[in-house]
Amino acid sequence: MKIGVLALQGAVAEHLRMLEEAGATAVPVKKVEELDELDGLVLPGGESTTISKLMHKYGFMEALQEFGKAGKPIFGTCAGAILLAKQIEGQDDCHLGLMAIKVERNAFGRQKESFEVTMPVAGVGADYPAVFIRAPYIMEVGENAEVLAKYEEKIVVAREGHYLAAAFHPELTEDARLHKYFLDMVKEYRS
Ligand SMILES: NC(=O)CC[C@H](N)C(=O)O
Repeated sequence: MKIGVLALQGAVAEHLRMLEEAGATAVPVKKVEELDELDGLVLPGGESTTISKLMHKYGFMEALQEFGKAGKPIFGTCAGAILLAKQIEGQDDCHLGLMAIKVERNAFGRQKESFEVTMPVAGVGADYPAVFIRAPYIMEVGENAEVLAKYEEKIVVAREGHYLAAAFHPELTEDARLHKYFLDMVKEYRS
């Protein structure tokens, strides 16, 4: 199974390491042609506006919309979840607009810019360590989406078919279970 990590900006190396640990072959993706050989893709955390600009510049907007619409699984983490969302609070436009979620950026307030908590994530475990860094939260999910985790009543992990979004950074711990969950999704959609 070959999984790419979009490598324009953000936490790329850490995702590659976790994907390998979860059992995949993981490669950084810098050119659209590299998408052809992938079974799934991770959109990493970073700064969504910066990543979005680079996506436009290198032709990834259309290429990733096709990738997603062809049924290839995509996992967006933190800024990556913002890139996947169909709606962003306070903005008229979105980026990829593939997943039926509405997100609010920087939603946990200044005093809690970054923090780590242990929380249950459905299908993953009761004690998942989640690292939040200027994280968004998911305000609403579409009718076909499932909520997998909430923190302080806010949705922080959701899945809609072959799309998975997490508000936190699953690549910044030693726990590869959420990456493993994504690989199981990829297997399901590949067969
Ligand atoms: N750690 C992150 O990915 C932060 C996301 C960032 N605040 C954004 O809005 O894009």
